[in-house]
Amino acid sequence: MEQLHLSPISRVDGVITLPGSKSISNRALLLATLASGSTRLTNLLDSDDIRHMLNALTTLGVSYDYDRGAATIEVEGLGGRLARGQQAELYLGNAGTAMRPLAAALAIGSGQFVLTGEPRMKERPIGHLVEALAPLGAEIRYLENPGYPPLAITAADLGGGEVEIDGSISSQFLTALLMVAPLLGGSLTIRVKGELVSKPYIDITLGMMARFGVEVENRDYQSFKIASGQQYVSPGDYLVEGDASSASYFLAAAAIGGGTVEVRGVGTDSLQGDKHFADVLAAMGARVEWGRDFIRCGRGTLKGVDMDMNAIPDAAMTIATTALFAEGPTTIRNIYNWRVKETDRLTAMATELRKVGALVEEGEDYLRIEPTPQLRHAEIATYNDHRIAMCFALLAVGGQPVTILDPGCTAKTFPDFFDRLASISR
Ligand SMILES: O=C(O)C1=C[C@@H](OP(=O)(O)O)[C@@H](O)[C@H](O)C1
Ligand SMILES: C=C(OP(=O)(O)O)C(=O)O
Repeated sequence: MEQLHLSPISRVDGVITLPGSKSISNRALLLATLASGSTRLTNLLDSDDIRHMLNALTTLGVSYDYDRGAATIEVEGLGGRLARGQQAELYLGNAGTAMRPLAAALAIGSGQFVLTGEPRMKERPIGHLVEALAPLGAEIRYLENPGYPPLAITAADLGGGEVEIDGSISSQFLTALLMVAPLLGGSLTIRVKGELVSKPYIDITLGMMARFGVEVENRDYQSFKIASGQQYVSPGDYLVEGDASSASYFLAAAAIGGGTVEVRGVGTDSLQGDKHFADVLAAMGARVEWGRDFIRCGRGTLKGVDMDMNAIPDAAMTIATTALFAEGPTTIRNIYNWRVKETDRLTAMATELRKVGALVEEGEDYLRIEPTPQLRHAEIATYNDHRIAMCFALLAVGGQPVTILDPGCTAKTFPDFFDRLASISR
């Protein structure tokens, strides 16, 4: 297995222009496909998760003109439902943002489809989405284990109505349902059961649907109504914001390592909830400055925090390694769904943090990290989880050499992460 040895980095300084947001790139590709007119997306992320969405769209006959070098794509909108009367098998890797929305988009169209992915995708639940689509008349079968991909979808144009969806495991199910709602035969009311997790991702969905011309009535995230007669219309040009989750590694590097780092592409104007990662760093003692389109961070004397991080599940992993350089313990709460992401992130993070010497308590839905003055070198297993590879790189910034196993796993969302980190390392 490949490994990357990171020597201590004495200081970070500089500017990072962020790659496009994964969440926004995959939503934008689907919305541009469903809209009338063609859409030019700029700053599209180039990573595995986006490639899986693009491959699926190609298989489904969607036309686009992709200039990979320029991170720009022009998508020919269908002006309505995807894939009428086709048969196709789609391989979606481990991209939740492709699997969940495409399952919904295909279930409400017409044709026969198989949706599958890598082994971990087959362990990531999708039952709540399937259960929500069933009352509308969607026929979806589980090909291996009940509640999990691969799925066989036999689609027959669906009408609207009222559905319930369980929001307690992943917000992506609700996102999927919201995005396809305007394509149903009638209006749709969605009631959310259970506590809705990862809520800010729903704001990304609603904000982007609005940009493509569809309004959703949001009753306090407990129910949503999408009136019939609305259609997605291309906004013409759409600039994909920088990825706020990817920004977290560089902002934390500055907080830990000294110097000043500015990330460009996210700021106060951002749609992404993960921009609030910078507020957590500020609460820990880092110096943070905001602009509409940038966040700048500098070192502070860091202290541990005890916070509910349900709203920033991805960036919260960066807090877990930042906590190693703070004074006092840090507790990251309400993160049960870390267990159903790229790996069981609660167990994986606890295991790897212990390897470097931290005292860690792994709860059912929380992690408590007690830093140690005596960090030690470790080979960090990454479990095919890009975020574990990226957040453990922060050890080097804190002066502790570290070896990252399978560093190539960052390709899911950030293929050149380690080069970008090197570019600000002094
Ligand atoms: O909608 C999205 O773009 C995402 C939602 C979150 O997932 P959950 O809603 O499953 O927590 C997040 O972790 C994921 O990386 C992207
Ligand atoms: C949870 C993640 O990915 P996915 O979109 O596959 O859910 C992630 O990127 O951290």
